Amino acid sequence: MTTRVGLPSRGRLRDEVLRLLDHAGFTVSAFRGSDARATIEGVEFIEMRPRDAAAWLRAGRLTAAFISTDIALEYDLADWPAADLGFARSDLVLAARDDDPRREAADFAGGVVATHMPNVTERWFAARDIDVTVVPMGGALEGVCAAGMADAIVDLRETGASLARNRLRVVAEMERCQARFVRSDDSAGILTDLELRIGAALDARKRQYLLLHVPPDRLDALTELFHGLASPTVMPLAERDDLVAAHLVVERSDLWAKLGALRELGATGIVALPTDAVLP
Ligand SMILES: Nc1ncnc2c1ncn2[C@@H]1O[C@H](COP(=O)(O)OP(=O)(O)OP(=O)(O)O)[C@@H](O)[C@H]1O
Ligand SMILES: O=P(O)(O)OC[C@H]1O[C@H](OP(=O)(O)OP(=O)(O)O)[C@H](O)[C@@H]1O
Repeated sequence: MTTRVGLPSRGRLRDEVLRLLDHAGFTVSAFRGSDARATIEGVEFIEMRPRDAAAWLRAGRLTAAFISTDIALEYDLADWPAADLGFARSDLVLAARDDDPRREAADFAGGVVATHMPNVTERWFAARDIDVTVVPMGGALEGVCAAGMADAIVDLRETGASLARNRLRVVAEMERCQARFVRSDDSAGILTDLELRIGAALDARKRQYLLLHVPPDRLDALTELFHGLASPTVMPLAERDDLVAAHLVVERSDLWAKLGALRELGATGIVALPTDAVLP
């Protein structure tokens, strides 16, 4: 089978997935939107809704797809080989009207729950032995509780603004979600290059390349402060024996937290550069 990868044709995942592929050196200008196909470096990318990509992946007609945790769960792909991509983070929640006296999921036994994720919802309630009627929906969920049709909804929450606007309150947090690259079990080795490049690009986002000058007797203190990829590269400075140059790769978040400590150990000439690819 041709190596085919589902790419979001629109929606929340598309822009970030294209940014990631661009970062990983793929020519994203070839992507056109819905139903378009482009073969880049031996991989055929097909642009489609993430849900459709999940369905085709399940049917064995895609090798891999850029989807999300919630969609993977809905299409029973949660156990397939996958990489979390660290963006489009949200929570799948059970929510009800904010004036509803029912506080826990079990209080909704016998009720009606509307959702875009019927399989996940059925499984979640069944695992807790709570009997509810799940109504699958395609359109907006928020109004169905106010209209008195549903007792609760299962939807994604990012900022919580949609829930608040619709006077809904979270009853239970069901799943943490984010964008995810999922591939079929039998595709090991086929997508090595794509996976390697995505991994290196994701890793690079978390790290910085740090250059600084430090007294040679403070090098131990420096390596204690940062546990980089390996020990720092140390180079002499022309006509100076009181300082050496040290180069190391550090966690981006770590760098900002430790700038003060760097100064304290006598580091000067500190320069932090973004990394483009990191392969430990
Ligand atoms: N508000 C949000 N914040 C962060 N991530 C979100 C948010 N809404 C959705 N997502 C994530 O993005 C994924 C894709 O959402 P999107 O609405 O683009 O596709 P969809 O649900 O399949 O919609 P459609 O049915 O319109 O194609 C979701 O599965 C979810 O993981
Ligand atoms: O907690 P918030 O930051 O408000 O985000 C949550 C909302 O985002 C998603 O909808 P989206 O905005 O993609 O559009 P939709 O309502 O048309 O599905 C999701 O279905 C929620 O409604």
